[in-house]
Amino acid sequence: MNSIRIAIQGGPASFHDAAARQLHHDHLIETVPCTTFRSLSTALAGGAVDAAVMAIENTLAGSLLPNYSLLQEHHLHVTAEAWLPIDQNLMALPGQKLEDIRTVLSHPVALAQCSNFFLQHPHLQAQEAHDTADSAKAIQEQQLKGVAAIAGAAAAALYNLEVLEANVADSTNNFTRFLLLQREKTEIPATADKAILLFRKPLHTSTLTLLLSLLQKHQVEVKLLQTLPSTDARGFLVMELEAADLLQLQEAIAQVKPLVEKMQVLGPLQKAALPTTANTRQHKAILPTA
Ligand SMILES: O=C(O)C(=O)C[C@]1(C(=O)O)C=C[C@@H](O)C=C1
Repeated sequence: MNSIRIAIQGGPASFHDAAARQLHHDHLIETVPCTTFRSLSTALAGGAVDAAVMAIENTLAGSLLPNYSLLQEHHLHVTAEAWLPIDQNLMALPGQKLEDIRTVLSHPVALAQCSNFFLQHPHLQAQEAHDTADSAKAIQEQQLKGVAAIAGAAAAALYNLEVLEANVADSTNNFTRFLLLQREKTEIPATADKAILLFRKPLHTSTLTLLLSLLQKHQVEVKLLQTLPSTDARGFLVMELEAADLLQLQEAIAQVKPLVEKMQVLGPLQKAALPTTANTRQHKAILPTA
């Protein structure tokens, strides 16, 4: 059986790697590392991979708004989503102590999840890197002393680093939502109950009020409404909608579509539930086979 090639942001043992394995648990997959969300999007749009997995929201760091713009720009389709527990650990070469460490490498979203840890340890200097796991890899490959990485336990195991401090995120309620992306539209699952809408900001706020009231009339919940980063003064809005079922969702979208310009509908897809239990355990990432 041929494996599915999935672009991820980061390398083996990154959280994207674990998310790709969770979203595609019934298939043989090969993850294709990318160093930025843009390169991940162009890899999928250009046909270099079969699918891609992209982080879109973290409970501690918030929405990754520029990623919605990448979906819009590259006309990508969202076919599934998953919430993953995120365990952040401080790791370094064996034998290193916390007081030996000066620099801490990690992905900016991971560093944002650990702001209290940096406040409590002012001698540590955070340094942004393109990935949590590749930060761990760099420490091992270059035998970096005085340098630690913040990454999942899977990265410590893969790169033989010692965890100096586990659970360094601001809360153990740390979860990231990942989207599964495809180049082409796929069949809508009968269980779909969620959609992501992107559309031009209406000229008049009354249009937005009308749109919201129509959604309420159809008992469709607005889970997110945000302005996307833009150089255009008017710009675009992103809206995430959830309904009881597909029919209710599609009827509501059909009603609001004529009210706005340039609407793109991502999905419909089945919403993933946010896990309710706190993330107190060590990360049980599915270790990459490569
Ligand atoms: O660096 C990684 O391991 C990633 O997969 C990136 C990423 C992100 O982009 O949000 C994924 C999940 C975590 O919330 C932190 C970082």
